[in-house]
Amino acid sequence: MSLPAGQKSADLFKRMKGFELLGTKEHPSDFSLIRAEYINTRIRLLALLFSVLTPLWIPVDFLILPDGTFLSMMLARICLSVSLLALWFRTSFTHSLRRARQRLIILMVIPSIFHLATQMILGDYLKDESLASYTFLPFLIIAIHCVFPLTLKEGALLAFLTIFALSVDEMIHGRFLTLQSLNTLWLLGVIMGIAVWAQLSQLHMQLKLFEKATTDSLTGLLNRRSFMHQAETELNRSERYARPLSIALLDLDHFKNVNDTHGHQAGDQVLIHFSGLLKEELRSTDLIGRFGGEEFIIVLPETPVHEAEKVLERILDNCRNQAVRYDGGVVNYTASAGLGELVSDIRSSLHAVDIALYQAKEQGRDRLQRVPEQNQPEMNTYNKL
Ligand SMILES: Nc1nc2c(ncn2[C@@H]2O[C@H](COP(=O)(O)OP(=O)(O)OP(=O)(O)O)[C@@H](O)[C@H]2O)c(=O)[nH]1
Repeated sequence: MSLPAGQKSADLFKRMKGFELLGTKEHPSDFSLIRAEYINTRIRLLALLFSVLTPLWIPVDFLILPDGTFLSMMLARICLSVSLLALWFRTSFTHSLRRARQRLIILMVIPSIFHLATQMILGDYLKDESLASYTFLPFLIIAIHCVFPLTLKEGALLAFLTIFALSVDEMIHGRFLTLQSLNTLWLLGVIMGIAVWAQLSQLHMQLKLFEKATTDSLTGLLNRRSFMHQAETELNRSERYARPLSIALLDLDHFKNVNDTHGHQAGDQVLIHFSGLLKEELRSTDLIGRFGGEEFIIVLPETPVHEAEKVLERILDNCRNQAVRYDGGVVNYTASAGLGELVSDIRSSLHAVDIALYQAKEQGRDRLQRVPEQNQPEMNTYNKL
């Protein structure tokens, strides 16, 4: 389900082309965690709401149902209410999409069983028009599907399971696929279609918001906040498995001159070009972020500094040799970089590569400066080995 950490740049969103609505394969793993939590919150709310509303109908049952039937209905309502309350109680906060999906199925199955029970309890009484409302529950269950942001696959599977559960009663009584049951199925199907549409619209909206919140609109790279969050995750992973992790800060040289000479839009093209170079040269598992105006940051998991150095030299070399064509003109540019190891504290590692970058600029720009051993913040587990 989840993608490699570095593949969460906005580049990803450009590749999507609608497939993100089909299944979760194209979803950034961070997005899936947020969606799981969102779905879970709604399950909790609905479970609590219906566990309270269901027993409130008991006085109405008392007034309109014969004694024996009333008692069975009351028992069914109490069972439904208690089951939903248990679901609410057990549905604690989750970051697992799989768990959220399981809970969603349970949320649909519990009232479907209640519906089956009520149809059996009420039996022939249901022919009485005044009890028509007791047959409406399937429509309510399906309408509830609208509140979840689901992919087409998830929505279709949930729809199938729900309609199947709701049809068990018809099957038991041999009414399945009769004209009357087909009529009901058709209506349920139409409402389900609308529900799936609502689910997809919600998912689409959430993906767009996630994209806007996590990426830089010009270059499509991770924005600073999102980058820091993912770098933290990478750092934890590297510490846990004692793996090397490199970090580099890159800055375009005399970028103000580019803007002043060729115009701001040409400057934008240079930024886009440089982002393209980074994406080309780095692995899909690397993190790339735009840190500020013409400043970029990268984290290279599983890469010791001497390996990262080769990659960065290649990037700076490409920069030097590839001109950007804009509006009939040609813009040449170079970049400088500070490189070091990402160790236990991101801020101090960042500070160290920032100083190295400053030194690269001081020494004439268009070059790479490694963080000297003595300036490197406290070693991580990998280096202690
Ligand atoms: N076109 C464009 N320019 C930007 C953007 N963000 C920041 N800038 C410009 O980047 C320039 C950065 O200038 P400085 O901080 O002086 O740095 P510099 O000219 O690159 O000089 P050195 O870093 O010392 O080599 C400023 O002129 C900003 O206006 C952007 O999104 N698009």
